[in-house]
Amino acid sequence: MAVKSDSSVQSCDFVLFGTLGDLARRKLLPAMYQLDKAGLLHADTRILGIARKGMPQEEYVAAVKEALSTFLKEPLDEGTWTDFQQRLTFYSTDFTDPAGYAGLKEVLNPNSVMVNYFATPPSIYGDIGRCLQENDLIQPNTRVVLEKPIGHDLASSQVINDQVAAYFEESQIYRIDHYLGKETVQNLVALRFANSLFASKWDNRTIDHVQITVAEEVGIEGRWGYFDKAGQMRDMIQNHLLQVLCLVAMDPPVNLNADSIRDEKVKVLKSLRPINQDNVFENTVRGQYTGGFLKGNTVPGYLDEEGANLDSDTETFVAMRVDIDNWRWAGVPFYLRSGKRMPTKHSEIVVHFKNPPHNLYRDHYRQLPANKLTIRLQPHEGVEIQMMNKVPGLDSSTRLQTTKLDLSFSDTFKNERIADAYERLLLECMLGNQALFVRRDEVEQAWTWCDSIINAWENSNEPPKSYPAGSWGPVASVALITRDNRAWEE
Ligand SMILES: NC(=O)C1=CN([C@@H]2O[C@H](COP(=O)(O)OP(=O)(O)OC[C@H]3O[C@@H](n4cnc5c(N)ncnc54)[C@H](OP(=O)(O)O)[C@@H]3O)[C@@H](O)[C@H]2O)C=CC1
Ligand SMILES: O=C1O[C@H](COP(=O)(O)O)[C@@H](O)[C@H](O)[C@H]1O
Repeated sequence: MAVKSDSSVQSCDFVLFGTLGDLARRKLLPAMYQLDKAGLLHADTRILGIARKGMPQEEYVAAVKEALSTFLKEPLDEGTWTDFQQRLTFYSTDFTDPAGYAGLKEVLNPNSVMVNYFATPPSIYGDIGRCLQENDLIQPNTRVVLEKPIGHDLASSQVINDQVAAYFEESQIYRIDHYLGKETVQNLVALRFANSLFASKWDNRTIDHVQITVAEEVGIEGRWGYFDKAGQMRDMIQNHLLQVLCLVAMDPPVNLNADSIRDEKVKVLKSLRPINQDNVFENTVRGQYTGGFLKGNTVPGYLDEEGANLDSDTETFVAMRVDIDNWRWAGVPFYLRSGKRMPTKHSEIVVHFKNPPHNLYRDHYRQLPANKLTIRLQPHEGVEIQMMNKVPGLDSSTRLQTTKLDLSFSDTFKNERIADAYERLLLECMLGNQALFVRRDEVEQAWTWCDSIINAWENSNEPPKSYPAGSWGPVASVALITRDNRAWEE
């Protein structure tokens, strides 16, 4: 296996708090393994797995191997594993006990960048920071990665951010939104700013409206305790969908540096038209799934999921019309939709362009179908443009047909593997690049906007509308867009 010792790949002590937890096993350890397999870890990079439960080193190594065998989408490569296991060190302590960190310093390499990944409940982020500081483990090149959700609302996110800021500078803090690590989400920036075709046609003069759909086939996967307190608004819209919306709507950044991009995203978030109790039902629909059919199988309703409360009003679906009050987007609605137990896993952005100013074909077509740019985020990653073409033939010069330019990533980049989002994000963090991580003011601005909607829902006492599992959401979500003489992409 080739290990790059290129100066851009720094040696790193990757300290994984919560190494036996679900996120670490499912995503983080497989991502580190893939980076190793691709030769993207420095020869001296090590993984220090920390957990409350004590166990001998061999048992930990076996547990990591079991996690990789379970969660990698391909068979474990024995050569990579032989090298990867050499990087593993296990350390046990209660994360809130400073005395427990005493032996950690001896294990760390003073020449390596220290990346602390907090794969733990956010309630102990501050405790971990304090324990690291009391043990003199925070240096200028120490970094910390925080998982979402950062809080439950603006006030609680400020508490968490303040607790972490007591020990780390903003330049040391990497807040994860795994959508920013997806290949297709990054490609959005390239598509917009590396192609003059789109760069010059990206505003209210050319675009009619934008749809962003993130449909999930899964339900809540045994996570009732977490999900019922969150709901789809906090779980998906506050972070992933608003981040995607920002990348679609932002002005060109001065350059690709982290703060240049983040400055532009914050401007979009500040321009979102507030939704409150005066306009919440005009602009949003919340739903909750009942029992239904998915891919030929019956699936339970939300209230029949394992651990459920009978009377929960938590939403598992949200559709909304979002207006961006700025020069570029005045009059261009963004329709957002995200739900669990939809018919299929399917995430895409569809940009609907305006019709040409004058219809030369009006004798044959009362209205020409508009051009559409579809960016498929997952699965079947790719980009598609719908346009009108003349049907070849001598019989008529006015017979037109809707056609598609379809660029499928898997067909076009046949030999390239599409990396998991966490691989990209862990690599960027080790390289010290914050561009794909969320700055504090972004998180707080997103909460400010979402809190107003959540409060309006709570004050109305109106329950979410039901939809059968395996459908595209409540009927009211269709009404939300047809009222504007538009329709959801199906
Ligand atoms: N799982 C996922 O797919 C995702 C998770 N997240 C976020 O990532 C974080 C971790 O989630 P997840 O892995 O699912 O949670 P888990 O509960 O599976 O893992 C958390 C780990 O932290 C350990 N831990 C908690 N408190 C302490 C302590 N005081 N001392 C030592 N160890 C402690 C737990 O150990 P013990 O078992 O001994 O209590 C457990 O192993 C959460 O913030 C979650 O919201 C975000 C997106 C997706
Ligand atoms: O953060 C989360 O994301 C997943 C969806 O992620 P994807 O990469 O599979 O699209 C969602 O299921 C989960 O509830 C949420 O916490």
